[in-house]
Amino acid sequence: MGSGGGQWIVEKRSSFRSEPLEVNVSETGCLSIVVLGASGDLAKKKTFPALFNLYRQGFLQSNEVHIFGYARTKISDDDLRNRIRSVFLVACCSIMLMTEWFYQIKYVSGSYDTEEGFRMLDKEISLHEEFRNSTRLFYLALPPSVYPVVCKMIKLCCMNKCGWTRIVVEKPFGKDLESAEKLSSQIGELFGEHQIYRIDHYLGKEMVQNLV
Ligand SMILES: NC(=O)C1=CN([C@@H]2O[C@H](COP(=O)(O)OP(=O)(O)OC[C@H]3O[C@@H](n4cnc5c(N)ncnc54)[C@H](OP(=O)(O)O)[C@@H]3O)[C@@H](O)[C@H]2O)C=CC1
Ligand SMILES: O=C1O[C@H](COP(=O)(O)O)[C@@H](O)[C@H](O)[C@H]1O
Repeated sequence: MGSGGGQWIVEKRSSFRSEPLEVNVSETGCLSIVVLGASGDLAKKKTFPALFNLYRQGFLQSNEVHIFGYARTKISDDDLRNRIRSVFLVACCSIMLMTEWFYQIKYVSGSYDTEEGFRMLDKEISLHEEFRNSTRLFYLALPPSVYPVVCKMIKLCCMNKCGWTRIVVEKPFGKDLESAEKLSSQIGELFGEHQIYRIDHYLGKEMVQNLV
């Protein structure tokens, strides 16, 4: 989007693949949310607490949603839960609700650039999926330098066989226009635009705080 003579012009980037939107996309059934880079700061301080808040408000039912963490650090499910527990305790959540939710989180350790870990992840996700009506959301809480290889591994090893697959990336989306365009085209070779969500949780923060 660019401005010209005071008017907004909407342009389609050359790197955006034009693909028909999925038809008959099921929004019911089982959703697997995978947080890649689960050992890191963004996952601990923002992503997991945001998912918990959705759970607390009834948007993520425990029988329909499964949450997975993935990163290279070799830790157990409980280690991951303990890492993020401190943030939750500060936020004064109900201990019972928190404990219940923590048990929904599973952790898989593996590298970002080889198939082995992603095959294990796929197997772990499949164990919790119903055969029909399952959907998969991959949230990349990772530096942008690894987005392309991670997207490649997801495409190779972790695509959903019977429902949609979506990719969420946080800012920074590259470091300038050129690197952002390059990232877009690398990810765009693997996924359609309708499968990619770019998030900047910080962009509107001050404005929203002023409103509430
Ligand atoms: N922290 C925040 O509040 C926010 C962060 N961001 C952005 O999100 C991204 C992640 O941030 P954050 O979680 O703070 O960063 P971290 O450094 O904590 O990275 C997250 C995880 O990614 C893996 N990792 C780190 N560096 C590399 C690397 N060079 N190559 C491969 N894997 C790596 C590590 O996991 P392991 O080694 O276990 O695989 C790490 O635990 C960054 O781009 C950051 O700028 C955006 C908004 C807010
Ligand atoms: O995106 C960002 O988020 C972190 C965390 O922000 P918070 O105010 O919501 O805790 C911030 O430290 C960083 O500067 C910003 O780029």
